[in-house]
Order: sequence, then structure tokens, then C-alpha cells
Amino acid sequence: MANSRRRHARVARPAGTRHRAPTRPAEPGPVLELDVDRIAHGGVAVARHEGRVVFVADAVPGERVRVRVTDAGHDRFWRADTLEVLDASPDRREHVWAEASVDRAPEHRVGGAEFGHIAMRRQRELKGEVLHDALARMGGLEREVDVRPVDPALAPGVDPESGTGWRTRVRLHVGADGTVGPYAARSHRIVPVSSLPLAVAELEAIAPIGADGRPAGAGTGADSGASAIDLVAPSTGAAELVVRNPGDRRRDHPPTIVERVGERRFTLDRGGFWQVHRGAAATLTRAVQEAVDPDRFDPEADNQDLYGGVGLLAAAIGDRFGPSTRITTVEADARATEHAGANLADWVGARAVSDRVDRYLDRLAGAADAASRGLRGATVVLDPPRAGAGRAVVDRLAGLRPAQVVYVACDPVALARDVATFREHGYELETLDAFDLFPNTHHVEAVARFAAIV
Ligand SMILES: C[S@@+](CC[C@H](N)C(=O)[O-])C[C@H]1O[C@@H](n2cnc3c(N)ncnc32)[C@H](O)[C@@H]1O
Repeated sequence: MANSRRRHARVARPAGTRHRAPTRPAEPGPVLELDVDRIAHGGVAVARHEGRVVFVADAVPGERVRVRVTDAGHDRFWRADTLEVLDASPDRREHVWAEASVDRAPEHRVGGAEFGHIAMRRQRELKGEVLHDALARMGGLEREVDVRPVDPALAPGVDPESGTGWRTRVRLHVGADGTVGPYAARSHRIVPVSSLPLAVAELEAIAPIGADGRPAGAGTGADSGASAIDLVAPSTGAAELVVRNPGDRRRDHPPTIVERVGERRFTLDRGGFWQVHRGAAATLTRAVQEAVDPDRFDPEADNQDLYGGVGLLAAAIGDRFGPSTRITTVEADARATEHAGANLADWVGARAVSDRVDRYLDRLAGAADAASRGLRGATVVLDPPRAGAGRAVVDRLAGLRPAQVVYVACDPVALARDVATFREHGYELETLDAFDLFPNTHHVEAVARFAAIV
């Protein structure tokens, strides 16, 4: 290890040019020098100190770093911030967002770009390692996972080399003193910024940030009691800036936008859910189409798109298997369901239902009788929020015995936990693909296929 560290230091930067951060004032935790050996879920690296695990922010596996402990409140692990990189990994690079760099004091580092100091290839390897470890630990499976970059043809304007220019949604927070910016890492402290490198160019252009990080642009709401500013860049139409006030109520008819994926158009509320990376919707459309096993697909079965949003993945299935395919898209948000119904209206076999997935599956189970096939023979697309589907949903779904489930997951640990539950029900993980839909962050998107083997 000592040799490899020395080699890293030589390759990474000339002698005497260490990354330095100003010492953090009045922090309670001790300062330690640690060797970091691997990455953990959540984008932090893992080191050990006197037998205890220390989760270290802003380090790269293989490095020796000086850290300050920020949270010593747990018996089994501590948390720490990197203050100085003593022996740099060859995978360390200049941070893509200067305001998130280890050169700044930890409390002034902006959040949301916790891998921005790591070479792109290595970021993807680390995400693959996290998926592999989660599946091994919680899912009982050994799988090597190759995390793929977004195909540049699906994401015009995004820079694949630096992993910048991809975010089509950004929330900036507004402080009581008018400060505008993202939150600092792991906190609700607002950090003024002079750039938003992860955002698409249209959003950087309208963002109310000044060259000195102070609010810029009249009428942004930064001086009028606003609590947040949302920046939205749909794939059709102009980018928009939306000021949020603390008392804002949800409107009956909020403004809508139109997103385009290939030849298809999807209308949704301007503040509604849509995949954030410029190329994500097209990437997932293709990935879901490829993940479905055509030999197990029955267009007449009661196919499902659960957690369907405005119908993106139901459309992916319809476009692959034809407009007479039957599919029901199920979504808890009534407005999104309304849009899904309209977005899929040209397709006779599609319907949109507004319900919670667990309740909907209970109703299906209740209705299944000798005259109904239930979900037998069906293909189910499952795209839950970050927490995953969870046992309650997987138990119900597997009990209805669909032929195959294509699971779109944005959290490796939630996926691994649900893998274990599917396996208890006799469903095996057949295929697993992963995509770097969140470059320069620790997040990764996976698309898995399960099929009933017993
Ligand atoms: C990750 S998004 C996926 C949306 C859609 N598949 C897409 O790719 O655009 C998850 C969706 O699940 C919805 N949702 C969250 N909890 C739900 C629940 N318990 N039942 C049904 N839908 C839910 C959210 O409103 C959101 O639209």
C-alpha cells in the first residue's frame, strides 16, 4: 500500500503541490491522517482508525488524507471531511466545480458533485463496485457491473469527457439575507456560487448567480422573501426560472411543459417528475426495451408500468411491441396520471390509473379469480423512487406471478434489498445494466430483469 501511495503521489502532482484546505474553525472532532481503501454507498470513502470505520468525504480510494472528524456520535463508525490530500490517487483530477473543491474549507464546499474530483472512467468503476458490493452483501449475488456512460448521440450538448452540462433541473435556495445558491454538502447551509457546471448551458445562462456568487438579475425573487428558485430546461421550448415562496400552494392547473423522446412527446407539469439528465429519458427508454425478454412478452397479458409518472416507460413498451399491446401505467400523483392518460391516448391498449402501487396490487389480488389471469404472463416495469419498491410491494407483486419484471433502480442498496426479496419468491436476476445518468455525483441508475424460475 505504501508503495502504491507513493506512486499515486508522483503521478498525480509534482512534489510540494498538495491540495490544501483552510482549517475549519471551531470543529469539535479530532484531526487524523488516514489511508482510504474503498468507496461506500453514498459517495464517501472508507478508512479505519483504531478498528473503527471512518467514512471520509472528498477522498479517492488509495489516497492518504488528513481529515477532521465531523460526527463521532456512533459506536461503529465516524464521519470525516478531507482537509488535505497527502498522497493523491492518479485518479484525482481538478474538481469540475471549483466551489466543491477540496481546496476550500469543508463548510464552503457545495454539495451535489461529490465525485467531481475523480476521473470519469474511475467514477464509473467506483459506482460499479458499489453495485457489486450491495448485491453481494444484501442480494446474495456476485455480479460484476459495467456502468456505461450515456450515449452522446442521446444527449446533445453534454460533455462526456468532463461529465458536465447534463442537469435539466436545478434547485437553488434563497437565504434570509438574499443569498442564492445550492446547499453545502450534507447540510442546509447555502453556498453562493458563480457557476453551475453540471447544468445544461440554457440553465447556467438564466441562473440568478453573479460572477462573485451574489444574486444577479432583477425579479428573481431573491430579495422578496422567496425560499427557492427552480430552474427547468425542457427539451422543447425555453428554459424557465420559477421562484418558490414559502406559502406557495399547489395550483389546480399548474403550467405545463413538453419533453420529447425520439418521435414521442410527453406533456407534464413544469414542476412534475422527469428524468434529470438530458439523455436519461432516451437512455432508459432504450434500456427498458432491451431488458424485456421478447420470448416472455405477451401483448395480451395485463402488462404494467408501476410508478409510471407521465407514461415514459409504458410508451417504451408500446413502441417496442406495438400499439395493440395492453399496458396499465400506475402513478400516485393524480396530475401526472392525467398527463399519462393524455400522453398515451393514441395507443388503444394503454390506460392510466392513479393509485398507490401497494393498494393497486391489493386490488388486483382481490380481483384475481378463476375468470381472471391476474398478472400471469404479464411483463411489469417497476420504477420506484429512491427508497425502492420495498418488501410490501415486492411481496404483493411476486404473489401475482408476472412472467418478468424490469426494475429501474436509482439506489443500489434499495435495489439489492429488493433483489433479495424477489429471490425469496423464486424470481432470479437475469440481466443487469447500469448507466451513468448522474456524472460527477455518486448516483447510478440500474435496469434489472427478474424472471420467475420456480
Ligand atoms: C422514479 S419516478 C419514475 C417515473 C417514470 N417511470 C419516469 O421514468 O418518468 C417514480 C414515480 O413514482 C411515483 N410514486 C412515488 N410513490 C408512489 C407510490 N407509492 N405509488 C405510486 N406511485 C408512486 C412518483 O410520483 C414518481 O412519478
